[in-house]
Amino acid sequence: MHAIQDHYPAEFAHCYGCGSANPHGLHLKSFIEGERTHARFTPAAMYSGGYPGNVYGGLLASLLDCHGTATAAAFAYRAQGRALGDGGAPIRFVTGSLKVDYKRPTPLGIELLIEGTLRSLEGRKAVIDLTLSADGEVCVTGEMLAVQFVAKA
Ligand SMILES: CCCCCCCC/C=C\CCCCCCCC(=O)SCCNC(=O)CCNC(=O)[C@H](O)C(C)(C)COP(=O)(O)OP(=O)(O)OC[C@H]1O[C@@H](n2cnc3c(N)ncnc32)[C@H](O)[C@@H]1OP(=O)(O)O
Repeated sequence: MHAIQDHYPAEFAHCYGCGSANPHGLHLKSFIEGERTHARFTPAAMYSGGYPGNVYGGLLASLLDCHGTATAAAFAYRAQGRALGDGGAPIRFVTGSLKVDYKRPTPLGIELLIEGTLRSLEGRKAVIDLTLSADGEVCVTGEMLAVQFVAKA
Protein backbone atom coordinates (compact mmCIF):
# COMPACT_ATOMS: atom_id res chain seq x y z
CA MET A 1 0.00 0.00 0.00
CA HIS A 2 1.35 3.45 -0.93
CA ALA A 3 1.66 6.11 1.76
CA ILE A 4 0.03 9.50 1.19
CA GLN A 5 3.53 11.02 1.08
CA ASP A 6 4.57 8.60 -1.67
CA HIS A 7 2.36 10.68 -3.95
CA TYR A 8 4.08 14.00 -3.18
CA PRO A 9 5.95 15.26 -6.24
CA ALA A 10 9.77 15.13 -6.05
CA GLU A 11 10.05 18.88 -5.40
CA PHE A 12 8.03 18.42 -2.18
CA ALA A 13 9.95 15.36 -0.98
CA HIS A 14 12.46 17.31 1.13
CA CYS A 15 10.22 17.84 4.14
CA TYR A 16 12.11 17.17 7.38
CA GLY A 17 9.18 15.24 8.81
CA CYS A 18 8.03 13.17 5.88
CA GLY A 19 10.14 13.79 2.78
CA SER A 20 11.63 10.66 1.28
CA ALA A 21 14.49 12.74 -0.19
CA ASN A 22 15.67 14.21 3.13
CA PRO A 23 18.43 11.94 4.49
CA HIS A 24 18.22 13.58 7.94
CA GLY A 25 14.42 13.54 8.15
CA LEU A 26 11.91 11.39 10.00
CA HIS A 27 10.43 9.79 6.85
CA LEU A 28 6.95 9.61 8.35
CA LYS A 29 4.50 7.67 6.21
CA SER A 30 0.76 8.21 6.58
CA PHE A 31 -2.04 6.05 5.27
CA ILE A 32 -5.76 6.66 4.82
CA GLU A 33 -8.13 3.87 5.71
CA GLY A 34 -11.85 4.49 6.00
CA GLU A 35 -12.54 7.62 8.00
CA ARG A 36 -9.12 7.85 9.62
CA THR A 37 -5.47 8.15 8.77
CA HIS A 38 -2.61 6.50 10.61
CA ALA A 39 1.17 6.55 10.78
CA ARG A 40 3.71 4.80 12.97
CA PHE A 41 7.02 5.97 14.34
CA THR A 42 9.42 4.44 16.86
CA PRO A 43 11.51 7.18 18.51
CA ALA A 44 15.15 6.25 19.10
CA ALA A 45 17.06 7.36 22.19
CA MET A 46 18.34 10.49 20.42
CA TYR A 47 14.81 11.95 20.64
CA SER A 48 14.91 12.10 24.42
CA GLY A 49 13.12 14.90 26.19
CA GLY A 50 14.25 16.58 29.38
CA TYR A 51 13.88 13.55 31.55
CA PRO A 52 15.11 10.07 30.71
CA GLY A 53 12.95 7.57 28.88
CA ASN A 54 10.50 10.03 27.40
CA VAL A 55 10.15 11.72 24.04
CA TYR A 56 10.98 15.36 23.31
CA GLY A 57 7.76 17.34 22.83
CA GLY A 58 8.96 19.12 19.70
CA LEU A 59 9.40 15.80 17.95
CA LEU A 60 5.84 14.84 18.88
CA ALA A 61 4.58 18.12 17.43
CA SER A 62 6.57 17.40 14.25
CA LEU A 63 4.90 14.02 13.88
CA LEU A 64 1.46 15.60 14.25
CA ASP A 65 2.47 18.39 11.84
CA CYS A 66 3.28 16.07 8.94
CA HIS A 67 0.54 13.61 9.64
CA GLY A 68 -2.02 16.40 9.86
CA THR A 69 -1.18 17.96 6.51
CA ALA A 70 -1.09 14.53 4.83
CA THR A 71 -4.51 13.81 6.36
CA ALA A 72 -5.88 17.09 5.02
CA ALA A 73 -4.55 16.36 1.53
CA ALA A 74 -5.92 12.81 1.49
CA PHE A 75 -9.42 13.88 2.57
CA ALA A 76 -9.41 16.77 0.08
CA TYR A 77 -8.60 14.35 -2.74
CA ARG A 78 -11.44 12.14 -1.56
CA ALA A 79 -13.86 15.07 -1.34
CA GLN A 80 -13.07 15.94 -4.95
CA GLY A 81 -13.51 12.33 -6.06
CA ARG A 82 -9.85 12.12 -7.01
CA ALA A 83 -7.35 9.34 -6.46
CA LEU A 84 -4.08 10.13 -4.72
CA GLY A 85 -1.34 10.54 -7.30
CA ASP A 86 -3.78 10.84 -10.19
CA GLY A 87 -1.32 13.04 -12.08
CA GLY A 88 -3.54 16.12 -11.89
CA ALA A 89 -2.68 19.40 -10.19
CA PRO A 90 -1.49 18.53 -6.67
CA ILE A 91 -3.69 19.53 -3.73
CA ARG A 92 -1.16 20.80 -1.25
CA PHE A 93 -1.85 21.76 2.37
CA VAL A 94 0.36 23.63 4.82
CA THR A 95 -0.10 24.07 8.54
CA GLY A 96 -1.86 27.30 9.46
CA SER A 97 -2.08 26.47 13.15
CA LEU A 98 -1.36 23.46 15.33
CA LYS A 99 -2.49 23.15 18.95
CA VAL A 100 -0.78 20.35 20.85
CA ASP A 101 -1.85 18.99 24.26
CA TYR A 102 0.60 16.74 26.05
CA LYS A 103 -1.60 14.47 28.19
CA ARG A 104 1.01 12.14 29.61
CA PRO A 105 4.72 11.40 29.05
CA THR A 106 5.41 9.54 25.79
CA PRO A 107 7.85 6.63 26.15
CA LEU A 108 10.93 6.31 23.95
CA GLY A 109 11.74 3.13 22.07
CA ILE A 110 8.27 1.77 21.41
CA GLU A 111 6.13 2.21 18.34
CA LEU A 112 3.87 5.25 18.48
CA LEU A 113 0.57 5.36 16.59
CA ILE A 114 -0.46 8.71 15.15
CA GLU A 115 -4.05 8.99 13.94
CA GLY A 116 -6.02 11.71 12.21
CA THR A 117 -9.65 12.38 11.42
CA LEU A 118 -11.29 15.12 9.39
CA ARG A 119 -13.48 17.41 11.46
CA SER A 120 -14.34 19.83 8.67
CA LEU A 121 -13.32 20.80 5.15
CA GLU A 122 -14.58 24.18 3.98
CA GLY A 123 -13.04 26.00 1.06
CA ARG A 124 -9.29 25.98 1.57
CA LYS A 125 -9.51 25.13 5.28
CA ALA A 126 -9.37 21.66 6.79
CA VAL A 127 -9.60 21.05 10.53
CA ILE A 128 -7.92 17.81 11.56
CA ASP A 129 -8.14 16.08 14.94
CA LEU A 130 -4.99 14.19 15.86
CA THR A 131 -3.94 11.71 18.51
CA LEU A 132 -0.64 10.06 19.31
CA SER A 133 -0.74 6.85 21.37
CA ALA A 134 1.74 4.47 22.94
CA ASP A 135 0.68 0.99 23.99
CA GLY A 136 -2.97 1.93 23.45
CA GLU A 137 -2.83 5.01 25.69
CA VAL A 138 -3.28 8.47 24.22
CA CYS A 139 -0.24 10.58 25.16
CA VAL A 140 -0.78 13.61 22.92
CA THR A 141 -3.75 15.17 21.17
CA GLY A 142 -3.65 17.85 18.50
CA GLU A 143 -5.92 20.12 16.54
CA MET A 144 -4.68 21.41 13.20
CA LEU A 145 -5.97 24.03 10.82
CA ALA A 146 -4.49 23.05 7.48
CA VAL A 147 -4.80 25.57 4.67
CA GLN A 148 -4.67 24.61 1.04
CA PHE A 149 -1.69 26.35 -0.45
CA VAL A 150 -2.31 28.27 -3.63
CA ALA A 151 0.75 29.59 -5.43
CA LYS A 152 0.53 33.35 -5.94
CA ALA A 153 0.99 34.54 -9.51
C1 LIG B 1 -2.11 13.21 -1.30
C2 LIG B 1 -1.41 13.54 -2.52
C3 LIG B 1 -0.75 14.87 -2.44
C4 LIG B 1 -0.25 15.26 -3.72
C5 LIG B 1 0.63 16.42 -3.79
C6 LIG B 1 0.78 17.27 -2.64
C7 LIG B 1 1.96 18.15 -2.86
C8 LIG B 1 2.86 18.08 -1.71
C9 LIG B 1 2.51 19.15 -0.84
C10 LIG B 1 3.02 19.41 0.28
C11 LIG B 1 4.00 18.71 0.97
C12 LIG B 1 3.78 19.05 2.39
C13 LIG B 1 4.86 18.60 3.22
C14 LIG B 1 4.36 18.47 4.62
C15 LIG B 1 4.28 19.75 5.32
C16 LIG B 1 4.39 19.54 6.75
C17 LIG B 1 3.75 20.62 7.52
C18 LIG B 1 4.55 21.86 7.47
O1 LIG B 1 5.59 21.92 8.00
S1 LIG B 1 3.87 23.18 6.64
C19 LIG B 1 5.07 24.48 6.98
C20 LIG B 1 4.62 25.36 8.10
N1 LIG B 1 3.54 26.19 7.66
C21 LIG B 1 3.80 27.31 6.93
O2 LIG B 1 4.90 27.65 6.61
C22 LIG B 1 2.59 28.12 6.52
C23 LIG B 1 2.92 29.60 6.53
N2 LIG B 1 1.72 30.37 6.30
C24 LIG B 1 1.28 30.63 5.05
O3 LIG B 1 1.89 30.28 4.05
C25 LIG B 1 -0.04 31.36 4.95
O4 LIG B 1 -0.31 32.03 6.14
C26 LIG B 1 -1.22 30.39 4.64
C27 LIG B 1 -0.97 29.66 3.31
C28 LIG B 1 -1.46 29.35 5.77
C29 LIG B 1 -2.51 31.20 4.49
O5 LIG B 1 -2.22 32.38 3.77
P1 LIG B 1 -3.07 32.83 2.51
O6 LIG B 1 -2.67 34.23 2.21
O7 LIG B 1 -2.94 31.82 1.42
O8 LIG B 1 -4.59 32.75 2.98
P2 LIG B 1 -5.34 33.49 4.18
O9 LIG B 1 -6.47 34.25 3.59
O10 LIG B 1 -4.40 34.20 5.11
O11 LIG B 1 -5.91 32.23 5.01
C30 LIG B 1 -6.87 31.37 4.42
C31 LIG B 1 -7.90 31.07 5.47
O12 LIG B 1 -7.24 30.36 6.56
C32 LIG B 1 -7.40 31.13 7.78
N3 LIG B 1 -6.16 31.05 8.55
C33 LIG B 1 -4.88 31.09 8.09
N4 LIG B 1 -4.02 30.94 9.08
C34 LIG B 1 -4.76 30.80 10.20
C35 LIG B 1 -4.41 30.60 11.57
N5 LIG B 1 -3.14 30.52 11.97
N6 LIG B 1 -5.41 30.47 12.46
C36 LIG B 1 -6.74 30.54 12.07
N7 LIG B 1 -7.09 30.74 10.78
C37 LIG B 1 -6.13 30.86 9.88
C38 LIG B 1 -7.68 32.56 7.33
O13 LIG B 1 -8.38 33.30 8.31
C39 LIG B 1 -8.51 32.34 6.08
O14 LIG B 1 -9.82 32.00 6.48
P3 LIG B 1 -11.10 32.54 5.65
O15 LIG B 1 -10.93 32.02 4.26
O16 LIG B 1 -11.04 34.03 5.71
O17 LIG B 1 -12.29 31.95 6.37
